[in-house]
Amino acid sequence: MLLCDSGNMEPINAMASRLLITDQIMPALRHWWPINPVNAPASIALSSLIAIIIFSQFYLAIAARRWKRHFPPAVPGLPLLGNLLQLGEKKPHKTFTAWAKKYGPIYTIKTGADTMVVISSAELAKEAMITKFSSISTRKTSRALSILTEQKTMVAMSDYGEEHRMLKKLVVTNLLGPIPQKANRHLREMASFKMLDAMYSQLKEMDPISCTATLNLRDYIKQALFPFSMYQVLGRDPEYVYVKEFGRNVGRWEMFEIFVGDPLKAVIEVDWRDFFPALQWIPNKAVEDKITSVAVRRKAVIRALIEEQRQMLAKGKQPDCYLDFLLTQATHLTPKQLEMSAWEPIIESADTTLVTIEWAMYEIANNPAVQERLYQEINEVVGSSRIVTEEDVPKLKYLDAIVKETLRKYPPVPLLPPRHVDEDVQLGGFDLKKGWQIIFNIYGINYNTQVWKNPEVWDPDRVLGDKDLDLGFKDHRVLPFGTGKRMCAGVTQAMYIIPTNIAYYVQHFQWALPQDNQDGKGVADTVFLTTHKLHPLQAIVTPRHSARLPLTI
Ligand code: HEM
Repeated sequence: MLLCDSGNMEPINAMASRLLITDQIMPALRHWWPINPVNAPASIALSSLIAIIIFSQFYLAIAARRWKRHFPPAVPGLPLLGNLLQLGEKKPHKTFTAWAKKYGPIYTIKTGADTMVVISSAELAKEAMITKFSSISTRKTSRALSILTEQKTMVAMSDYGEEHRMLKKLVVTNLLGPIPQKANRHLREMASFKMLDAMYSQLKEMDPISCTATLNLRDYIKQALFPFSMYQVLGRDPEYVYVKEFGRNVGRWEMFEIFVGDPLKAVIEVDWRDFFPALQWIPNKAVEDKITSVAVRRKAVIRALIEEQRQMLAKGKQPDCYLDFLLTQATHLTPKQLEMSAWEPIIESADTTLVTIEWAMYEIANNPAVQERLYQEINEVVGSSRIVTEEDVPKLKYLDAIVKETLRKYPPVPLLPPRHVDEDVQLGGFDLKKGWQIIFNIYGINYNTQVWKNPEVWDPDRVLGDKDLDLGFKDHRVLPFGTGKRMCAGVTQAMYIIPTNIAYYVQHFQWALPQDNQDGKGVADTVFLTTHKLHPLQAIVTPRHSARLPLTI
C-alpha cells in the first residue's frame, strides 16, 4: 500500500506528510537514503524492506518481552474443565492451602474459562490489597451473587468506585463506625442479657435441681444476634410484618431465614455457566429460579418493613435508628440502594459473629484448662458480683488472645470474594494478566507454617501478649477481616460483641462437651460460605451463679 506505481514522488511525499514525517525529517531521510525519480522503484522497495526489518525487530522485541513474562506456577488440570473437578467439595480453602504447600504462596488454577490466582501469604495479600489495589479493585460476581446482590448494589460486593464509597461512608458514619457503635451499646447489652436470661430459664426448666443441662448454643447466639441486628437497623425487633406479596404475616424467625439463612445457602449454589461464558445462552432454569425466588422474597419482606417504617415516621415517630436516617436524610438513594442498605447490615451482623463465638466456645468447652484460666482472669479483673462490661475487655488479655486465636484458626470468611485484575500487573515478581481473578486464601494465610507452628492447633498462648497482631490494620499475619480499602466495615461491632459474649458465657457457666459430641475429628467442616461449624455446638452447661449478674454492684 505504501508503494506508488510510478516514479512520481508526489504520492510518497503526500503519504509521508500524512504519516507525520515532517519537512525537517524528509531532508534527513533523503540524505541518509538518496531518493531520486530515476531509481525510485528500487529505493522504495529497499525502504520497505528496511521498514519491515525495523518493524519486525520492534515486534520481536515486544514479543520477547511478552515471552519472558513470568507467570505464577499453574496447578495441572484437565483440558476445558481446568481444576474444577478438584474443587468439588465445599471446603476449597483447604484444597487451596494444600496446593500452596506444593506450588507456593501464589499459583494459578483454571475454573473452566477463568484463570484464578490463589494467594496464600500475608506479604502477597498486602501487596495486592494495598500497594496494587488500584489495579485489582473490581469484582466479577457469580450469577447467584449477581442476583442476590442486585447486581452488586451492596457495599461488600460492589466494585470500588463512587457507589461503593458513598454506600460505605453512609453505613460506617451512621451505623458501624466507632461513634455509632458506642451509642448502640445498650442494644448489644439488651440482646446479650436477654439471651443469658433465656439460658438460665431453660436450664432451670430442664433440671430444676442441678440446673445442668445440654444446650444448643447456636440457637442462643442466633436469638441474640438477629434481634440485635433488627434493632440496630429498624429501632425495633418486629415479631412479624405483613407482606403484601405473600398475602400474610411473616414471623420473626421466618424473616431470619429470608434475610440470612436462605441467601447464605443460595450464594454457594453453583451454576456451571459461570465457568463457561461461551455457553451463557443455554438456560439453567432450575438454579436461576431458585436464586431469584430467594432474592424476590427478601425484597418483598424488606420493602414491607421499610413501608411500615415510613408510615411510623409519617405519624410523627422521631428518627432514632439507621433506617430512619436513610429514609429522612439519605434521600439521594435509589429504591434499590435503600432496600439493600437496610438489608446488608442485618445479614452481616447475624452470621460471621455467630461463627466466631460458636467456634471459640467449642474450643473453650473442649479445653478445661483454658476455660479455668479465663474464668480466673475475669474474676481477678472484674470480680464475681457484676457482669463483664465493654470497658473491662481491654484489660482481659487472655480473653483477647482467645478471640484472636479463634479468628486465626477459624476465619469466618476463609476465601475473600474474588477480585478482578483490571490491568496487567506484577505481584510478588510474577506477571498477572488483565482479566484474571484473584482469590485471597485467608485460611491459607492464617495457617502459613512459616509463620505459625502447628497451625491446626488452637493455642491462645501463641498470640498472648503479641502487641503487633492487630488483625489486618497494620499487621497482616492474620487477616480475618481482610485489609486495606475493602477491609470489613463491621470490625468495630464484631470486636465488641465477640469478646463480651465469650466473657458472659464463661463468667456465668461452666462448659463441657458431651461424651457423644458429634464433632469427633472433622470439627472444622463447613457448610456455608462462612466457616460454620458443621454441627451446632451442643454443650453441657452448669451455672456458676443463680442468675445473670447485674451491671453494677
Ligand atoms: C467476625 C466477624 C466478621 C468477619 C470475620 C468479617 C470479615 C469480613 C471480610 C473478610 C470482608 C471482606 C473484605 C474484602 O473483600 O477484602 C468483610 C467485608 C465487609 N464486612 Fe465484615 N466481617 C465480620 C463482621 C461484620 C459485621 C458485624 C458487619 C456489619 C454489620 C460487617 C460488614 C462488612 C461490610 C459492609 C463489608 C464490606 C467492606 C467493603 O467492601 O468495603 N462485617 N468482612
